[in-house]
Amino acid sequence: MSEDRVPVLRAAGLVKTHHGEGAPAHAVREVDLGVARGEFVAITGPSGAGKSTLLHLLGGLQRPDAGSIWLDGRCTDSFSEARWAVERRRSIGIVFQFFNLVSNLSVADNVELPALLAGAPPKKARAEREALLAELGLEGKERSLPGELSGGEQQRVALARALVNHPPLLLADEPAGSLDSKGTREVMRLLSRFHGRGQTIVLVTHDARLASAADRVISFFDGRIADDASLDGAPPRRAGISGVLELKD
Ligand SMILES: Nc1ncnc2c1ncn2[C@@H]1O[C@H](COP(=O)(O)OP(=O)(O)OP(=O)(O)O)[C@@H](O)[C@H]1O
Repeated sequence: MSEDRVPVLRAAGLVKTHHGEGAPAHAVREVDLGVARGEFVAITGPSGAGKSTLLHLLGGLQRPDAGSIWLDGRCTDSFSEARWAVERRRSIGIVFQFFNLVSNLSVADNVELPALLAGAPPKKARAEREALLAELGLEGKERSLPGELSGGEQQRVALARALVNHPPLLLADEPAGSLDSKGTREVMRLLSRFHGRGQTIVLVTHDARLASAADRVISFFDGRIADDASLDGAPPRRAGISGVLELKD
């Protein structure tokens, strides 16, 4: 199979049950999923449907009880925690609702850190950081601490950090969930821009309007895929970001 036809991400038979204080929560039940290179997939559904759990499984942040995940055709079944950490540095960028920036590191250091940890020479890490922060409109903020920035700015820093190693896959878990509608539009515009350049994106959101920025929308309900535009023969939907841009402040 040519490299372009190998899915960036494939999951088969994924199962995850959380055991907390109460009854077990069957968050992900027998989920199969393939994401092609360059796709922008939104996973949407009600609170508690299992969306975040699924994304955490796909990024190796949690382990499935059953099922397998392949990254670029490589089976991750035998990956150790350390190996997953390496993958998250090199092949998977992740952005979260609450940014998860290192609060006592400057913006510049937050963005450069994953590049340095992945073995990039400091000069290259710096050049990548400068290019990304410029692209994301954050020049002049390099020396700031995350706490000195607005929510929207912090999420742009988190996006720069996630993309600094040019990962083939970007996972985004409610990246606009703690932002106002201006910040939301900004994040979605940026995701659309990177997708336009070929970035593969899997976005989890409970907001159907945000999901409309993606070209494939998967509805998740009660731990299962209830609907997937690509499964019923519909051509990939390319709704653009019009739905997002219509959001009012
Ligand atoms: N660490 C955990 N321990 C126990 N139960 C959990 C844990 N994480 C999630 N759950 C439960 O698993 C189910 C799925 O949660 P999950 O966060 O994946 O859903 P979600 O669709 O992302 O919801 P939301 O949109 O509210 O973030 C819920 O019933 C939740 O309470």
